[in-house]
Amino acid sequence: MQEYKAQLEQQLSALKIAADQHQVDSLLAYLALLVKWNKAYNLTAVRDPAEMVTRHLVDSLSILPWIGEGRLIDVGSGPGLPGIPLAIMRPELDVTTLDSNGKKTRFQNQVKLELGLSNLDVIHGRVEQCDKGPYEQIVSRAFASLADMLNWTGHLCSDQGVFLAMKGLYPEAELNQLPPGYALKACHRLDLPDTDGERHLLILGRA
Ligand SMILES: C[S@@+](CC[C@H](N)C(=O)[O-])C[C@H]1O[C@@H](n2cnc3c(N)ncnc32)[C@H](O)[C@@H]1O
Repeated sequence: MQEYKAQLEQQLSALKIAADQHQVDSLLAYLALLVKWNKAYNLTAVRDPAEMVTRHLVDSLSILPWIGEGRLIDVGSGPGLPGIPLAIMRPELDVTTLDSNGKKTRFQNQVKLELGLSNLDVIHGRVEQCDKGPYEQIVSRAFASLADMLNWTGHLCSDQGVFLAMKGLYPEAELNQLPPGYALKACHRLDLPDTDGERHLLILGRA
């Protein structure tokens, strides 16, 4: 995957994200496993490795500036997005990824093993039934409506914890249907290199 190294470094640098050599190598090793396993297990509809760099690795890391210190869980993580790239870039942070699809969590466990990600915990199960936590940061990408996300994950969130939802277009209608007791704290437009279409990060918490 060395042929994608320059693209990855360029796009991270455009986002002002500093990655050391070990982190770049780990991101490329994750990309190689994703490409390999995707052929047999259909983990993502994105098949082209160059597109995976932009739409999966760099997109996942575009929220890095808003990731804090407390325990983090990525719900509906699929093949580990954004949780695995975040765990690679923040080795001191406890990162949990959770998905109900067994072949996706098996893939994630293989990545954990091959990359030696000791800060990553992979859970196979439905988020509504998860009794781990509390977590200070609950992250999701392409997972559910904001209302469903809050209803399904509220029990996992510490009192001062935040929900970070990665969305495409600004989800005005979803924001009008938040469950009682929750409020939007901040919204950031994510400016990704080499992509069209809008990306937003919504940060929600208890009102
Ligand atoms: C569209 S995929 C997104 C995967 C990944 N976050 C990404 O951005 O590529 C949604 C994922 O959520 C998982 N999922 C859906 N409902 C779930 C639930 N209630 N509990 C846990 N995982 C769930 C699915 O198995 C699927 O892998």
